[in-house]
This record gives sequence, structure tokens and C-alpha cells, in this order.
Amino acid sequence: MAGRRVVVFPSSAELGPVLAHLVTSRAEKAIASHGRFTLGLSGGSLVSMLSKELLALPQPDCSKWVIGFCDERLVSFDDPESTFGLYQNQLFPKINIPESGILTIDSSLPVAECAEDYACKLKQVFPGEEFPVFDLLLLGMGPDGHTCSLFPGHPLLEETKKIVAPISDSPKPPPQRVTMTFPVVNAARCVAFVSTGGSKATVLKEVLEGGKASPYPAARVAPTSGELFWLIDDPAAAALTIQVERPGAGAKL
Ligand SMILES: O=C(O)[C@H](O)[C@@H](O)[C@H](O)[C@H](O)COP(=O)(O)O
Repeated sequence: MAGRRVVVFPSSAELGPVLAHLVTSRAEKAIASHGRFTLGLSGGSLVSMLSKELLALPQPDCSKWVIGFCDERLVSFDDPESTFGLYQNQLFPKINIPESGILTIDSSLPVAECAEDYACKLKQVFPGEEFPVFDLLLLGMGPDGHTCSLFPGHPLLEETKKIVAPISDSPKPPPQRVTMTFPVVNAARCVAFVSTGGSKATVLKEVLEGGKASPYPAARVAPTSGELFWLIDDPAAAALTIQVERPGAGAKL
């Protein structure tokens, strides 16, 4: 791992622009080095924060972006629970990303087939790679320490072969989902968690300070050779005793 950076902001208002800059700077770097930018998105509060902040920037050229989903709920795209549906409402039509650059699940399939179908789509985009190497994955963390749809104590935490796995007993509804597995998450060139709010403070302390024995899935995110950022706000950081970065206005990561 290139080293973990825990970066604390007073609130989402200061965090958001730094997140947007992280995305566009990693996009520029990736396109310059290998001609495209592969980005994995998560749901939750990230959707509105990222959409708002990216749209506030001078329009980035997204024609060479390829977007996938770190996890997705098995519901139709017009269901308010669909992560793709939320981004489709708030972001995608407003940036110049080609439709072919958005890798969606086929929610009409049964969950196991849906996971296989999504894995095939990823393999086509990352031919020849045992595990897809995304340029940037944006992750959230639930108050139970889950990330993607990888929940505490679930057998999927031990998955080492599949790149995408089905889950039909998600403790958080909706129960049927597909999720990237840890080998994919940890193969990424850069992973950034975005976690805000006081409800995260206790679990965040366990995840960041609990060492290797931590039972929380988010603590297992440790890119093999990529960067790892935790972008958090003061309420989420309230219980931390480790050293953190507190960037000033206009900071760039
Ligand atoms: O599929 C889901 O259930 C959500 O996407 C979930 O995994 C989310 O990423 C975390 O709960 C963090 O959400 P917040 O950032 O909104 O706290």
C-alpha cells in the first residue's frame, strides 16, 4: 500500500470540493498514462455530494471515463433504491460520459446471474487482468462498518476468486445486491472512503485504530500497491486519537 492518509475537514462543505478535485486529478493522471479513467462509485450520501461538487467544477472532459459500481442493489433503475438510478438523476446526463462508458447491472436477472453478468462486463473492460484494476474507487462506510455490500461476519468477506459476488441476505435492505469483492477493491490504484457524521465516530475509531484484528469490513480495505484516503468530517473524526491531516482551504490531494 502506498500509505493511508486520514484527512479531516470541518464539514462536508470543505470536504466536497477536495473530493471532486481528487476525482478530476486522478482522471487526468490516468488518461495521460493509459488513455482512460476507470472509476467505481458507491451509493449513500456520496451520490449527492459527488454530483453537486463535480457539476460545480468547469465541465471535465468525461469522454474517456468508464464508470462502474462498487456495489449495486438488485432493483429496477427507476426504483429510488437504485444507485445507478440516483446517479442517472443527478449526474450522468449532465456530464459528457458516453452511455457505453457506464457499466450497469442487469437487474432483470436473478441475483447470481446478475453478478456473473456484471463480472463479464468488468472482464471485457479489463481484459487479461485477474482482478480489474480501477484507477479510483469511491467507497462509503455504514455505521456497522460495512463497505460495498460486504457486511460484518458475512462469508463474502473471505471471497478470493470472484471479482463480483451476489448477496441475497444483505442485513441492510434491499436484501439482494451484487458487490465487488476485496481482491478487486484492494487491486485499485486509488481508493477513497468518504465518511461523514457523528454516527460514524465509534466505528471509525475501531476501523482506523483497531489494527488487523478489526472485525469491520472497511478495515480490510488496504490496496496492495495503491493509495488509500479516508476523507472524513469533524463529527466522524471525534473519537480518533491517531494523527490526521487537516488541510487548509483550497487543498488538493
Ligand atoms: O448500498 C448501500 O446500502 C449504501 O450505498 C451503503 O453501503 C453506503 O455506502 C454506506 O451506508 C454509507 O452511506 P452514507 O455515506 O450515506 O453514510
